[in-house]
Amino acid sequence: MQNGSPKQPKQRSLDELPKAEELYQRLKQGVVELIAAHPADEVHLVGIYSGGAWLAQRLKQDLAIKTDNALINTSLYRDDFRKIGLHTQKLPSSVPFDVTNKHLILVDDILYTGRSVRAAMNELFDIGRPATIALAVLIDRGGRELPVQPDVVGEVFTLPKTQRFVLSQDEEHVFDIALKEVEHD
Ligand SMILES: O=c1cc[nH]c(=O)[nH]1
Repeated sequence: MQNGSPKQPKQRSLDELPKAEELYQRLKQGVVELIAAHPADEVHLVGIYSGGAWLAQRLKQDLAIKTDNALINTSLYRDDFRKIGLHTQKLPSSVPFDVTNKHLILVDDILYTGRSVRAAMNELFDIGRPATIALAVLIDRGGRELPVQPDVVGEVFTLPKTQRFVLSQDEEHVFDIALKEVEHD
């Protein structure tokens, strides 16, 4: 049990930012180990739209993964979707295989409150019963509101509520991370 309200991490500056491609290499190494724990044809990557789906797509290509990826758009499954709105969410979920008895690796760019991960797992369990689900994220930024922890993480880099990471990808699928100042509730 913690006493009092948790202290907010200090404001971060642009020159402290981790390099997205270095984090991606660490994420990739961790995902290789997760995949090796199961028969390759029973493992699927599940990218959380949008940053997680980009990462999952690049992992599939770089690791020559033969099984299909799934894409989960968590907007309708999030408990706070009325607050965050639907405007940033475009593609519908797509799960082109039977998830039952499969080993799923959920991939996301930024792990924050844990609500997107919970929403993604709810959606997956609505359509079947996976054998296992692991979680691989590029950055864990702290600020958890649910008991969710990653199995693989590129880096733990805490941010205050007034800042967000924004992942982008260029035409060559190379990742970059920017910082955005936000108002928090
Ligand atoms: O910092 C954050 C937190 C959640 N999602 C993001 O894309 N960035």
